[in-house]
Amino acid sequence: MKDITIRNIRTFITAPQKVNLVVVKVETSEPELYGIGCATFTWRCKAVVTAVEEYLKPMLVGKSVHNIEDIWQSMMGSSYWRGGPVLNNALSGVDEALWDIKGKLAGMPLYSLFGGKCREGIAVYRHADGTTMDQVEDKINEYMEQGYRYIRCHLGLYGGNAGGSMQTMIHPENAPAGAYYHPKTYMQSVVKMFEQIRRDFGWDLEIMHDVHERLSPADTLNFAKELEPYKLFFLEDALPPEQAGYFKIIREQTSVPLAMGELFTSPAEWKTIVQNQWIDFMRVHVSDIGGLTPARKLAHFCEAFGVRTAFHGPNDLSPVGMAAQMHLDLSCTNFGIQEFSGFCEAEKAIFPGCPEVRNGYAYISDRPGIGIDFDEKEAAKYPYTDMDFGWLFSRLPDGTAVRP
Ligand SMILES: O=C(O)[C@@H](O)[C@H](O)[C@H](O)CO
Ligand SMILES: [Mg+2]
Repeated sequence: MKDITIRNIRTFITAPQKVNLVVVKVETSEPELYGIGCATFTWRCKAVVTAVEEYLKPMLVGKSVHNIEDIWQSMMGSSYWRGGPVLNNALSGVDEALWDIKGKLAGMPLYSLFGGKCREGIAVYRHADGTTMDQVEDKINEYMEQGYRYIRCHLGLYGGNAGGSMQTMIHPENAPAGAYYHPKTYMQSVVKMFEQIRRDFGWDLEIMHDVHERLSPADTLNFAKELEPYKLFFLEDALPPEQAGYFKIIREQTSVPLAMGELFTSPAEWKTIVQNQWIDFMRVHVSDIGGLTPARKLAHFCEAFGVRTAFHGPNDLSPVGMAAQMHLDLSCTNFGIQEFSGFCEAEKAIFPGCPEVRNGYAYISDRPGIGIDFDEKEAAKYPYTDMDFGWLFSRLPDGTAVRP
């Protein structure tokens, strides 16, 4: 096998939807051969760029592109204190680009290298939200008309209080600004929302809801029980990662299917809940755990315990990251569902070969590797943008900060 080495590693920030995306391009000793990967940690994107350019690039230039596992392990070990979303995203950018290169060298789309298709299309779910029930139901209708059958339903923002009972939110004097919510009002409003959705849309529609780590363990348990009659496809991120041990109690007391993990960054966080079968769906953000190399291992680990995948797919994930994980969606037998947030026209121009969705199923390009390209000139039209952190400052009525 001809040795091919890493000639250069470049990073890009582009914000076609006013959300900073980070893309890594690995160029090789073969003039036309390169790979691209997703390193998007939107809220700390400049730190990721520094990690790639100042730390990974100097240690990787000149290394063979062939040994992805060894490169991944070396990158992970090279900081001694390892992991976390900044460093994992830096690894992911390089890792996915190396898989892209491997696919191009093999002349195969990655799903084929990973063992081939388990299904022809990837079922996706969409997010329907609004501040009134009419708005939520209009969105559900719109998605259903487009052929979607899985819809995550939300009244108000995360922890939103819209439409709930009249729990007055009284703050102490001098309470700081923030995204205030009232857990009880929130829970009541969601239960009422699903009651109405089942009445108006029947029982064929698959529905889910994202708690977004906003409830205490005891509240979550009550909430899950109250949602049982509405037959959710899953309840998402019911607890923050730090409280994941409490899934044992939820699992033992309710029948609601549980999805967890968009904030996970390390096997230490998922090992116990998977091997004890406390959850049903694993929904990590693939670049936040370090890319395709660890995601393949995680998916196979989950398979052994009957846990299905539901990888994170928000708009703070680049199309290359979405396409990369869709190769796993196609080739893992324990695929469950894929979150999908749509692509805007600018994204499609920057990333030629974006996955396409028809009738609620996503299809990826059959070209070798990840099958998606990156147009640097188009990307440069949408430079780094300052983003609003406001929605992350969640507070309880008395002003206490809630860490999602
Ligand atoms: O599951 C989701 O899509 C959300 O939890 C988003 O990831 C979050 O709002 C940040 O993008
Ligand atoms: Mg979520």
